[in-house]
Amino acid sequence: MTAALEAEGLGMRFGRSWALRDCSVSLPAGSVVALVGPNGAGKTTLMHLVCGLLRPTEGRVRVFGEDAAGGSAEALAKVGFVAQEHPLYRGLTVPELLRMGQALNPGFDRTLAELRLDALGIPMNKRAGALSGGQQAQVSLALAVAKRPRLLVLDEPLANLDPVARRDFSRTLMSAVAEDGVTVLLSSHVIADLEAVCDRLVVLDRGTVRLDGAIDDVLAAHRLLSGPREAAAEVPGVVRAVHSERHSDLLVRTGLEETALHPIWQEHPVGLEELILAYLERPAVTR
Ligand SMILES: Nc1ncnc2c1ncn2[C@@H]1O[C@H](COP(=O)(O)OP(=O)(O)OP(=O)(O)O)[C@@H](O)[C@H]1O
Repeated sequence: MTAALEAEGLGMRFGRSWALRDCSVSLPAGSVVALVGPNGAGKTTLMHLVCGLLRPTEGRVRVFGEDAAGGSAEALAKVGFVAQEHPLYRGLTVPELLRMGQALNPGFDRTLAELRLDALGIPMNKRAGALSGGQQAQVSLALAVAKRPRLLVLDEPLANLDPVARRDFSRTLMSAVAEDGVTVLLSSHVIADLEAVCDRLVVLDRGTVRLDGAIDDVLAAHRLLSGPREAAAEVPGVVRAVHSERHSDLLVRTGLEETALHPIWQEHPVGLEELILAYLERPAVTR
């Protein structure tokens, strides 16, 4: 089956620095993918490459089989993008924005957008610049979804939204996923928000992919081990180690059969936030 998004050896260099290097990921159609990483990790760069806003320095990226480089019409038609800070033409009212969306995108479903925005109580007569941050985010999402894209790329759409607006935005997103079967690539720094809606994870750090997979599989493949420090060096697959004088807490990448080799270690399942932080932290920590 064609992947929704396929990057092969993808790299982007600005001047002498690589914002993204050797990035290879394949995202199945229908997945909702969390793109996570610290500031400057390369998330926006990857998203801009996917949307054709940047041309890669090396490698390639395809959206449902179409080369996204340089924003080919075929690839662009398949992608909906909500940029960071969800920019809108501030002087236009919501109906004017919808008319513009319809004029620019063949197949734009204006009725769908109107119904969604009406259900959310968005004031249609106001100019976009006079709407609250949460309302602007909803309008941006409605415009992107009404294009009926096969891949929706959302760059930190929940930033600066209050908890109710975040929940409403996530609900609108999930109904688009359920009704339209759209594939979503979503970045955020708030893991709890991502955990509620995503089934797949890509962790980027300093321009490289640290972790990529279905969230359930990734969690099942990791364990927290707690035990004596003198035995810590023998444990394979350690992602993060926290040592005190006699004791070590280890986060390990391992199968169940391997952890059974270490009966002296107490095993606990790992949560998503802890797992991601472990991959983003530098190696062993001593307290
Ligand atoms: N147009 C550009 N010119 C030069 N350097 C850039 C440009 N865009 C991004 N970079 C650099 O590329 C790196 C990755 O930036 P990017 O915006 O992709 O990170 P990010 O993961 O989205 O960060 P954040 O979480 O802060 O939004 C950073 O070092 C950034 O300074």
